[in-house]
Order: sequence, then structure tokens, then C-alpha cells
Amino acid sequence: MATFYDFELEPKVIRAITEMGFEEATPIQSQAIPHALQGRDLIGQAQTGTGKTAAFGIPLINKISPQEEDIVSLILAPTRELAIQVSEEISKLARFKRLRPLPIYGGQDIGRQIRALKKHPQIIIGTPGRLLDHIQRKTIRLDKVQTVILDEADEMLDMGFMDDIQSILKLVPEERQTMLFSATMPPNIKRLAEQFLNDPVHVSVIPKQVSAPSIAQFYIELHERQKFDTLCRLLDRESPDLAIVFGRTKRRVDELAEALQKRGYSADGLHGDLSQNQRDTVMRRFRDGSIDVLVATDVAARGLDISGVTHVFNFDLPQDPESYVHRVGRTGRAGKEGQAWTFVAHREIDHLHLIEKVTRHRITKKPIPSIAEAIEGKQKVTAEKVLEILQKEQYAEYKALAIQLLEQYDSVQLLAAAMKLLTGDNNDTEIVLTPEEPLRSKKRRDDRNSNRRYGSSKPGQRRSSSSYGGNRGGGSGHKSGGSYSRDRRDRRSSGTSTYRKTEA
Ligand SMILES: Nc1ncnc2c1ncn2[C@@H]1O[C@H](COP(=O)(O)OP(=O)(O)OP(=O)(O)O)[C@@H](O)[C@H]1O
Ligand SMILES: [Mg+2]
Repeated sequence: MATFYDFELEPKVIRAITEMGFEEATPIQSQAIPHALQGRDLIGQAQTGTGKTAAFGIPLINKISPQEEDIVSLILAPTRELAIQVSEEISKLARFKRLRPLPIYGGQDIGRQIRALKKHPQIIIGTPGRLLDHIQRKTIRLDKVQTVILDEADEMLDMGFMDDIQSILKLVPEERQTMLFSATMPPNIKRLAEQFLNDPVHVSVIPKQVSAPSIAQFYIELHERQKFDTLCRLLDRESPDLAIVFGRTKRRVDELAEALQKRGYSADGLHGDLSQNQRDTVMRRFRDGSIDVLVATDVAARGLDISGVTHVFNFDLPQDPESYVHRVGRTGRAGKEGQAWTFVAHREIDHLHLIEKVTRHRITKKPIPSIAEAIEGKQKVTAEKVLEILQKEQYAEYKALAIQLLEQYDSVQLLAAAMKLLTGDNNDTEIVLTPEEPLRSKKRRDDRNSNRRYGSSKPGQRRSSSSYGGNRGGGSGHKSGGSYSRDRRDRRSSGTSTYRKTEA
């Protein structure tokens, strides 16, 4: 396993990496950084949570001079939250070089962005729409750009950003370095690559399974009307540190977040119809732990790196296998463990099997947790809280009362009563959610030989293989076809190697 001293990096960059607590390079970093430093175009694919951001961020920071006054690099990301996050990681890497990265995304005051642009940032991290806006206003010029990175490249295609990306890249000099990154590379990404990349190196660190091995994956087969109580029981039994619950539509997310609040969970929703202010607030509160359940549409499926997310719940089955991979990839990051639970209506079982086939990962069937299990889980949390106070000896002012009560009552009964009070009564406020239709799977002609469905299908077939299910909520209706290529023989396995991050 490579350390960062193995690459020819400036001492200031190495120092920043060390301060971030990175000891060893992850597999995608060891393989991509040398090519990127040589200026090669690159297509990088590696599992979720394995450090793709630094894989392009490190070589990028290394080559930019702090004296530079122009925008020399451009990073495109599909969502605002991701643009903000990538910009933060780039800032950390650029700390000692004192470079000026700037996130540019929709929903933020454009006047403020224009003022920030006057301070000569060298790196712009943006979403395509707002970037085009600035280009039209001539507040951003791209004619000095030397490096372009498309993070979550396949998602940007899927969201129908192809035209925008084309318009943006037309303004960037042809003599440049371009890199694409994602955990999933459906075959139609080739179109993008052929058009925008020049003799790219393919770096693929996808071992046998597409999703990270550190994620335990389960599913529960149930009726739509059982979903909510099942979610509550799972939350009680599992007591996640932080959890993300994915719903299919914006309405679903709103209803679910409100319902969870009614039942006493500290939850809030995130989707594209909220104001940017609301989106920022929800993300900040989730990151700092003031809410512990984030309910979201697929807007939160890609790239978001929030430490402490131990559980992902697919309240509704995702539209396609790529979305599944990215959603569950919000947990089990940077070598940590995580769990993903997927709710499947009886009629959706075929979809689930398709996901298993494409991701080459068995998803284990589990029963609906019982009420008793849920209560037991809640009691365990209460006991842990009590023991924590005990260990930290934070009870001095209650000691006299305890002695007094113990003189009069039985200790077991007394403690049980206190635990009951702390755990709270079972809150079974009646909840009614607007039902969502189960995903319908269209019979495909190539269903007989489903092994061939992904990857090796001809362009004509791909359309049909992508049509299992309706449109993604609010999307343009354009769907990508297919998924992971199955016949990639040059996949180098990352094996069982792990990498650690020391607490910096
Ligand atoms: N070499 C390293 N050692 C330890 N931790 C690392 C290393 N490189 C990156 N990380 C950390 O791992 C986490 C995941 O990284 P990152 O968000 O770049 O993953 P990703 O591959 O882009 O995932 P996704 O496909 O979900 O976007 C981050 O918290 C990052 O700081
Ligand atoms: Mg990423």
C-alpha cells in the first residue's frame, strides 16, 4: 500500500494530507495519482467512500501555483451539497499552498458569488446550471482552464446535463487535462468520454462486488402500509448514530420526515424543492448531529460524505441499480462499517433481484422486527445513557435523593421505574402516508439471459434494459441505460486492504 511520500508531491501538499489524518493512499489514489500527475486524461472508478475526491484533488492542488490569478481548473458536480462538500475537501488539501477554491451553485445569492469571483479563485467547483449562468453574464471565463474534473460523471448524464456540459466544455481550451470519476460507469459514459477525453487511462478499482464490502445489506419484504412502523422498529432496535432514509418523491420525503417527528424522532427532510437556506440548515444540523435521521430523495444519494452515518434505509426501492449502489454507499465509508436496509413490496421482488445481479451482492432477507425487539433496543439505549453518566460520575447532585429513596423502596423496582421514565412511553401516534405505487418491472426481451443484460448489450438493446420503472421524480425523463460492464477483465482487486484515518 502506497504512502503519500511515494508520489512526487510538494511538501505543502503532503503536509495538508497528513493534517487530514490520511496515512496510506487508498487503492484508487495509489493508481490514479501517478497518471494524473503526468497530466494524462483519466476515467476513475472505485467503490463509494474510497477517496475519489482526494484522488483527483491531490494532483490538482499539486500543480496549481498560488501566484495564479485565473481560473485554471473546473470541477463539475451534480448537486449543490456535493459541490459544497468537494470544495471543502479541496480547501483542506490546498490549505498550506493558500490556493483559492470557490464553490458556485444554484440557490445561492449570485451577487455574493460575483464578489467572491473578483478575488481571483483558481479552482471553481460548480453545478452545471449556475456555472452557465455566470458564463453568460461573463462573470466566469474558462479560457485559462487547464484541468476539468467531472465528479459523478454518470449521474450528470442521467440528470440530462449532457448539453450543459457540452456548452461549458466548448469554452475550455482543448489543450487540457480531463478526468471523470464515479463508483458506477454505465456503458453510455463512453459517449461522454469519447467526446471530451483524449486517450484516457482507465483506472478501475472495482473488485468482485460493486458496493463496498463493509456494508451489510438486508431487505424486508412487506406491504406499503407496513413500511412506516417497520422503519420505526428498525430505528429503535438498531439505534443508529446517524441514519439516512431514502424516499422516492419529494412528497414522500416531506410526509415521512413529519411522521418521524410526530413519533419523537429527531428527523428532517432534504429535497430539491426546499430553498437553499433550508437545504443548508438541514445538512448542517445532520452533520453536527442535531438531527439524527435525514430523510431525502436521490439528491442525497451521490457523493455525500457524512461521518457517523451507520445506517441507510431505502424506504422505497430505488429506480435503478446505480442509485442503489450510491444510496447504500452513504454508509460504510473510509473503511468503517455500515448497514443498509431496503423495503421491498411483493411486486418489486424482481427489481431487487436485478439489483443483486448487477451489484453482484446477495442482499439478505430479514423479517419485520417485533415490537419486543424494538422496545429492547430502546431500553438498551437508555441503559447506555445511564452507564455513561455513571462512568463520567456526573450524578453528584442526585446522590442524596437516591439514598433517601433507597431507604424506602426496593432498588430493582426503583431503577426500573426510572428507566421507564427515561425510555419514554411507546409512542404509537397514528400515521397515514400517501401510498406510493410499487415499481413496475417491464418484461424485457433479454430477460431470458439476464447475465448479458448489463454491459455487453448493443446500443439498441440498452434502451429497453433501462426501462424498468418510471421516471425519477422531477427528472427530465432521460434515463441512462445499462450499468456496470461485466466483462471487464483488467479489474484489479483491492483485496482486503483497509486504510485508516487517524483522528486529526
Ligand atoms: N487515504 C485516505 N485515508 C483515510 N481516509 C481517507 C483517505 N482518502 C479519503 N479519505 C476519507 O474517506 C472518506 C470518503 O472519501 P470520498 O468522499 O472522496 O469518497 P468517494 O470515493 O468520492 O465516494 P462516493 O463514491 O460516495 O463519492 C472521506 O471522509 C475522506 O476524507
Ligand atoms: Mg465522491
